[in-house]
Parts: sequence; C-alpha cells; structure tokens
Amino acid sequence: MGCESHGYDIAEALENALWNVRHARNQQEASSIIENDGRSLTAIAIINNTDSRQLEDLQGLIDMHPEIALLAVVDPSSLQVERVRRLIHQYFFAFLTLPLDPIKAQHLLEAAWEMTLLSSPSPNPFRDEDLGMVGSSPVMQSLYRSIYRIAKVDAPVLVTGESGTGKELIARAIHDQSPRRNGPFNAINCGALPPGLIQSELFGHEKGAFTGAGQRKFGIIESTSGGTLFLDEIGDLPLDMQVSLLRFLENNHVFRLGSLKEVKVDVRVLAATHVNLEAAIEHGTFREDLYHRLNVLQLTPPPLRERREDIEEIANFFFKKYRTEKATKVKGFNQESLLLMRQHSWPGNIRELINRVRRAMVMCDQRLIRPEDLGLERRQSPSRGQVTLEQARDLAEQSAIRASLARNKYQVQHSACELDVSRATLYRLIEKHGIDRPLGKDPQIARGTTP
Ligand SMILES: Nc1ncnc2c1ncn2[C@@H]1O[C@H](COP(=O)(O)OP(=O)(O)OP(=O)(O)O)[C@@H](O)[C@H]1O
Repeated sequence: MGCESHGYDIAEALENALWNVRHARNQQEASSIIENDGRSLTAIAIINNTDSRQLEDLQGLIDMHPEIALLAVVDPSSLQVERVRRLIHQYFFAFLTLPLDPIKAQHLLEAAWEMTLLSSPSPNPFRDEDLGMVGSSPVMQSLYRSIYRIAKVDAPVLVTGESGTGKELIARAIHDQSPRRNGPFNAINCGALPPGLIQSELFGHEKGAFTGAGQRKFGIIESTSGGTLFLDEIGDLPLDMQVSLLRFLENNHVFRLGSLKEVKVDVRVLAATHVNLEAAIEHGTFREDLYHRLNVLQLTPPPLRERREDIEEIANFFFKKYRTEKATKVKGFNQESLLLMRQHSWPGNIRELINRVRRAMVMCDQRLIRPEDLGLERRQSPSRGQVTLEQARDLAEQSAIRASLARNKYQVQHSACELDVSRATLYRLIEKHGIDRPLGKDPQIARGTTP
C-alpha cells in the first residue's frame, strides 16, 4: 500500500514478472485484501510519508498480521527519520529505496514469500492436490506457486529437468489451471515420431499430399486449437521441423502439407526436454531462435534426491493409490525401507519411486514392505570409527532384539517380557529395525493385525 504513482509503477513491474498484485491505497483497503485472501501474502509497503499518524496506522496493521513478510519501499530522505528507521528495522523483512530496482525487488519479494511460507499455519498454501502433484518441500511449494502464476499468462513455457521429475505433469497442471482448461490438452513426444511422419503429425496434410494420404488430416497443432500443446523431448525435433515450429510460434498460422492456404490456430505451446538445449545449440542440433521463442518462461522440477523430505509422502501416496486397486495384506513400509528410500539417489526420479513401490507391493509377503521388496540394498553396518552415538544405540537395540527373538523362538510376547517392554513397543522396534520374523510364529503376525 502507499503512494499512488509509485504504487502503480511497482504494481506494473511486478505484474510483468507474474506476481499476483493487489493495490491498496490506504490501511482499510490493505486490511480488506488481507482478510479476503486465504493464501499466504507477501506485501510491499511504500513509506513515502513520515507523518506519525500514518506510521502508527501502518504499525497497527503489521501488528495484526505478523505472518506477512513485508518489504518497505522508501524515499532515501525518509531514512533520515529515526521513527521510520526503527519501524523498518523492527517489522520489515528488508527495504528498498526509490527509484526502485525491479530485479532486486523481485529477488527480495521471492525471499520474503519463502519466509511467509515458513510461518504459514497451512504447510501447503498453494494446493498441490489441485495440481495433481505430491510433495510439500519448500522447493515444491515454490514450483506450485510458479505453476499458478504461469498458468495465468499465455506465453510459451520450457520445462527442463531430469527424466521422471514430472515435466509432463507440470504441463498438464499449467493447462488445468489456465483459462484454456476447457480446451484440449494434447501431448506429443517429438523423439518418438518417425522422421517421415513428423510434418504431417504436427501440421496435418491435404488429401493426396503424398502417397497414402487418402484424405485430409488435421495435425496435432490444429487439433489443439483453443487448448494447450505439450511438445515433449523438443530437443529431438529435426532441424527442418524446428523452422516450421518457429514460424508457427511467430505468426500462429499452420500450412497443412500439400496446401498453400494458411490456417490460423490459437494454441499455447509448452515444451519439455531432459537434454541441455544450450549445449545442443552449440553443437548445431537446436536452433537458438527457437530456443529463445520457447524459453519465455522456464520451470525446472528438482530431482528427487534434492527434495528427500518428499520421498515418504510420495511413497505413501502411491502405496495408498495402488492398494485400492488390488486387495493386499501389506500395510505400509518398515522403518528401514523408509530410511533406505531417503538415502537412495533416485536416478529415475518419481517414475522410479512409483515402479519400486508397485514392485514391492507385489513382492512383499509380510505386513510391512522391506528394503528387498523395493529392490534396495540393505544398509551396510558403518565401519569402525564412523558410528555416531545414535547409530551405536540403534545397533545395540537391534542386536538385543534379534538375540531375544531367536532365544524365544520368535514369540514376541516372551521377548517383550524378557526385554521389559510392552508388546506394542516391541512390534514398533521390530518394524523400525526391519527385523525379519518367520511368518506364523506369533498369532498377531499370522493374522496380519496390528498389535
Ligand atoms: N510431484 C509429483 N507428484 C505425483 N506424481 C508425480 C509427480 N511428479 C511426477 N509424477 C509422476 O511420475 C511419473 C513421471 O512423470 P512425468 O512423465 O511427468 O515425468 P517427465 O519429467 O515428463 O519424464 P520424461 O522426461 O521421462 O518424459 C508420472 O507417472 C507422473 O504422474
């Protein structure tokens, strides 16, 4: 909120950078925006006036909403005023001086927004379930926010990232959240198209355009009119097709093969690649002009190994999803599996995680999925000198339980008595350490029920 002219200039610069901007001219307007907005807010307050009444109002508003991270924008002369300096120091995430540097403003706003997320009562202010995506880590929260922002505009988007990180899912989510959501969403894998058919697949053909073209065919671009076209593995598109695609992106017209008549098409193009297009440009296999045309907005989903905190959530999500498809006695993952999943490097990212969970659900003949069901190597015992106190405790606990179970012929009740813990605690510890027990040795295990 703040001074009209500066406010509108800043709002325009931020809107251009795809921020969702609301402009409040005074404290009342700011309050009503805050009350009405259910999602996290990050705010800029323009302090153009050192009037103590105004400063008090501003302080009152800030006091009422400590969850909002605020950036101050001030005229350098206002910084001479002790009260302004104190207010900024006590209540603001950072400050910027006029004239505003829009790049710096954006960076600080990003950082302030992340801070807002941390203090948000809801861990997911941007609803991942609306996007069909799982994962609550800060990096995914930031991705969801970008998807919502990018969905509102109509520019091309380039989604880059490793295989299996969710590039196609992101394209789908952008479409579903965009004004084009009622139009078609079509995806095509540029690497999977036979070279002789690409032109016709993308742009269509007229009857008789080539041997075998018995009738007119609309290409996928034309069939996507009013919707979103997702070009997967764009790096594999042959150079001549890159020229045609660039022409289409520049004037929104297509020529069907065998026709000189141009057809106007309204399509938003999203493209994805797992290869480095900049390197491809250097090698002469990708056109630089097409790269710049596609790369208006870029999104890069992180590899799974860079957001390990999401692994358990995603594994449980798919476990529940597949459990409803097929009756199974498996109840979840044991602690060792969860630990190993967290440690695995996931070269195939989420696709690999889904496949391992599905495989484990088939392979598992116990109540809880073990590392071998997932095809993951069991943890090596840490070598001498590398054991932390916690690991040493774990190892001692594990070996005491194993020994007691063996002594008591796997009768959990007897072992629990011997170890002086409740049966429920012993079951929990058995699961935690991934200790194998022969099936049927304990009545509870044989029935597969929770103790
Ligand atoms: N955040 C996510 N939440 C839930 N499922 C996801 C998520 N990201 C990806 N997936 C699932 O993982 C699988 C792989 O995703 P997707 O095909 O979108 O990856 P990709 O990056 O396009 O892979 P490729 O480069 O190999 O084409 C799909 O089954 C997808 O539904």
